[in-house]
Amino acid sequence: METLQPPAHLKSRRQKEMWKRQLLQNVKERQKAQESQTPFRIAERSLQSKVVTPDRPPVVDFTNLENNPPEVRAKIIRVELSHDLREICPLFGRTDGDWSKRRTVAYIHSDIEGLIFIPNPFTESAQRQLIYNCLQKYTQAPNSSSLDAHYDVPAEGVWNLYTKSQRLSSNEDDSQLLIRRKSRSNNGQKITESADPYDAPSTSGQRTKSVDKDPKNEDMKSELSSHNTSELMHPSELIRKLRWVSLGYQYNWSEKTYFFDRPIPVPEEAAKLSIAIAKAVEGIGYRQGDGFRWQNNFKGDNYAPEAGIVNYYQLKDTLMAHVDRSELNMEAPLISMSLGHKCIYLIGEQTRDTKPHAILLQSGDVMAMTGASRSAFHGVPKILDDGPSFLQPGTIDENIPDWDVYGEYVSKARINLNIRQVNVSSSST
Ligand SMILES: O=C(O)CCC(=O)C(=O)O
Ligand SMILES: [Fe+2]
Repeated sequence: METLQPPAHLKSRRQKEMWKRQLLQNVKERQKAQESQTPFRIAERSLQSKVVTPDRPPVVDFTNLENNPPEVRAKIIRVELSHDLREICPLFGRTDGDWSKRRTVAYIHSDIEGLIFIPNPFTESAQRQLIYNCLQKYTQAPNSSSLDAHYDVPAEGVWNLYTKSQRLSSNEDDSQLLIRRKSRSNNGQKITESADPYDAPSTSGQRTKSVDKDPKNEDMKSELSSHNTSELMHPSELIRKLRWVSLGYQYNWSEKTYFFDRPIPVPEEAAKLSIAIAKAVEGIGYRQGDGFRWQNNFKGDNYAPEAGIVNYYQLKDTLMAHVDRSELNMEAPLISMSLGHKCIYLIGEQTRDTKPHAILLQSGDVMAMTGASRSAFHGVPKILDDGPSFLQPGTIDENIPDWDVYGEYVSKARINLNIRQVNVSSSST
């Protein structure tokens, strides 16, 4: 293709550069305007809006089927897991009387190819344990987090500093717990070797940003652009700014790839949970007549959890439409677990050009993105201010004596833990 040349009347290099920059800017603006009109973007906006507009998709509720309007209910199909999750993995919690009622329940939706929904298979204490892991264990080195690009977070992680600070009485010295903000400027020059696109300069007061790099929105961006000096931050300020942690192979947000030269195992509990889920959803599909319209034929025994992301959402946070396509293996299911507050999750198809389906996710719910849904656009346009009482501070959990500090955090937040296989065959072979 012929590249456009600056018009002949532009003589100086500066003029030519400016012309090029303007051209690029126009292209970007046109792309953005087009994107803002896609059915996916329209659905996101309608779910975020306080007023209900006719383009708002109905929210599929797989937990309480009677909550669905008849036309939605008609599309929900009950399927059977091939294994009882609590039987094959004790990390879902102990098997009790209550469990026998719904041992192998899962659902699919006739219009969402490949997506398998398992309504909360966890006990209450298993959920608390997982939340504990996501906050206390997974926020430590060697896992990187969204804070690392901007703050010198010590190896023990922001959560541990935060809980230490909570334990101090008001007259005790907390200066050892403060976290240094990285210097943003170097003789007025912006630091360029950023680890992830959270470092992008602020362009507007918008909470969300373009999906092409890191689709997770960030407050830090606008806030950071107004500061140039390094300073000390209290962990209680930073804890609510934590947006993600990378597990296993660390993710390189700016290159949209993994750091393959740094193999770090996925934490054991997260790996075991995801393998059990991959096993349980094996063979599930959408039956039609004697055959299947689609079927998940991925062998759960071959599932190799190699990377994961923990997402931490405060009430106003959103996750813009994106496809997770950095994994070399797009056949293995992506396993996703929700904890804390409810959210509305959107899932479309291979482009943003079809109207997505909205799904209500509650604490403990599990999804396996298999087949076509593995490469579908999805996102989280809305966190609901509604979480379960068994996570509230004041709950007694004999395994987590300081649950109050976890309960306080998660009673205003949602956590998502998702696990992926990255390589085509297991890296351990
Ligand atoms: O929070 C969720 O449920 C989705 C997270 C997600 O899509 C991701 O981390 O890629
Ligand atoms: Fe995703």
